[in-house]
Amino acid sequence: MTIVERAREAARTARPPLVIAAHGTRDPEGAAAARALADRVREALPGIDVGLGFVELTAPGIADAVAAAASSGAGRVVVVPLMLGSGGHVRRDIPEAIEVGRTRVPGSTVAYAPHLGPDPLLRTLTLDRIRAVLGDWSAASTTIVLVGRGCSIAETNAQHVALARLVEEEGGFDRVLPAFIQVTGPDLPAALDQAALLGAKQIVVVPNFLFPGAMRTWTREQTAGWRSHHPNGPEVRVAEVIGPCAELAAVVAERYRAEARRLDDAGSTPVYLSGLVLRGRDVLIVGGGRVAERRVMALLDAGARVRVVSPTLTAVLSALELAGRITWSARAYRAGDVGEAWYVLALSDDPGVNTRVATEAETAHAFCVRGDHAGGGSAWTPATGRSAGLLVGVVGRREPRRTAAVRDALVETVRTLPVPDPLD
Ligand SMILES: C[C@@]1(CC(=O)O)c2cc3[nH]c(cc4nc(cc5[nH]c(cc(n2)[C@H]1CCC(=O)O)[C@@](C)(CC(=O)O)[C@@H]5CCC(=O)O)C(CC(=O)O)=C4CCC(=O)O)c(CCC(=O)O)c3CC(=O)O
Ligand SMILES: NC(=O)C1=CN([C@@H]2O[C@H](COP(=O)(O)OP(=O)(O)OC[C@H]3O[C@@H](n4cnc5c(N)ncnc54)[C@H](O)[C@@H]3O)[C@@H](O)[C@H]2O)C=CC1
Repeated sequence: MTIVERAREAARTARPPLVIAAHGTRDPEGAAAARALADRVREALPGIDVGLGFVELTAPGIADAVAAAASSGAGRVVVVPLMLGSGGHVRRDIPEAIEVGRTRVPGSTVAYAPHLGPDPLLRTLTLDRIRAVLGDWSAASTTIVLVGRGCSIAETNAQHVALARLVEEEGGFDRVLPAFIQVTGPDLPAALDQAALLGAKQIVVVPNFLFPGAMRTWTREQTAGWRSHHPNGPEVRVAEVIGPCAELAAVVAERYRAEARRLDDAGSTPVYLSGLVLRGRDVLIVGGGRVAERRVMALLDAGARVRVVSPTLTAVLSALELAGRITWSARAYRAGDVGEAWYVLALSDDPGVNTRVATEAETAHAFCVRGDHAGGGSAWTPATGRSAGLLVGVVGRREPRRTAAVRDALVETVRTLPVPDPLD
């Protein structure tokens, strides 16, 4: 390999650059917060080129940021939207801008991560932000008004209402009322009215926004306005926005890693779909948990002799063991367990154990599925189903839920095709 070829190869296999797609704001404090967050993400992802692009109001735009990253990163880019909800920016504006940037660098691939909102770590942060202003108030005697942006997409507003419910149950508050700054209701004054009517004495208004900007300003102004009209009403405190904290950076870094793995696999792990004849052959499963339970029946249906090595078994696996359909070694995996197995599933919840199992299987030339890290194994489990006497299998791109959904659709389609099963 020449030096140039080697450099090209290194660029191709290097981790792709990240572009953080933020909203943009006229508030200089908000723009500075987005930059501070990007710095924290750089700390969390050493060696990764981290760029920042904005939907509006702040430069550079997302298309420019994506094009720049694609030219420096050998045509592979991960975009993580710095957005809590899945409104119009996440569904439309950012994908359109990505496409504009991507087509400027022919042949490039962009992986686009989901929005941040559902991550449980962000809910923990919300509880922390509330606790920071509670002071001597107890959670049980405090009403929270959780303020979101409001959107023309009902599903996005419903996610905010669901978040309010989760914060209520997880934080043990008297109640959590959702409110919206724009587009939909209840607006913030209406939610404060509602809290007062329900007898609230202490209210914390929580702006559920990432950074300082118009949304935070409006939340503060509307709260102050409401209080001046209700001088004898409940006491009201306003919590801070999320800000460029390490936890938010960790969520962005996690989203990046998931998409980067997907890009790796989609590009470099083509698989061959085979129908293994396992009748009477030894198959080893290491780990007796949920995933092992989901996979064991298909192996037994194929007539495999299934051996499970695991300190624990789920109830279903235990019943199969009692019925003599599988054999069980009730202990941790040990070197040598692969033995004569033709096919191995490394499904423990310990990545170190799964690595050792996969390495032993590799040496023994037995194909091995790794449940925790597809790239570390030598086989993938297809999503399968039976239809019209046929076995239908789908292997995807490490998007198991999508793969399973496609399988469901195929099973249904095959069932209704005009090629009847002659045995029916
Ligand atoms: C690559 C592959 C290799 C292999 O394991 O064989 C793989 C890998 C991984 N899966 C992960 C997570 C989940 N996988 C499922 C479900 C299924 N996974 C299946 C197959 C495959 N999964 C292989 C081909 C995939 C493809 O073709 O796209 C299905 C289709 C078939 C089956 O299991 O029978 C089955 C559908 C079941 C059905 O019929 O409905 C669920 C849902 C659940 O468990 O309820 C989750 C929880 C998260 C979520 O919901 O997204 C993780 C992260 C683990 C972690 O976080 O540590 C990895 C590791 C990685 O990607 O590196
Ligand atoms: N590929 C896939 O479809 C999915 C993969 N996963 C991954 O697979 C792993 C297993 O997931 P679950 O089955 O849900 O976990 P689980 O917690 O239900 O089961 C883990 C099993 O591993 C066993 N185990 C632990 N240490 C062991 C050792 N040293 N030797 C042998 N067995 C050992 C445990 O006793 C338990 O039976 C998870 O860590 C996750 O990374 C999770 C969901 C889906």
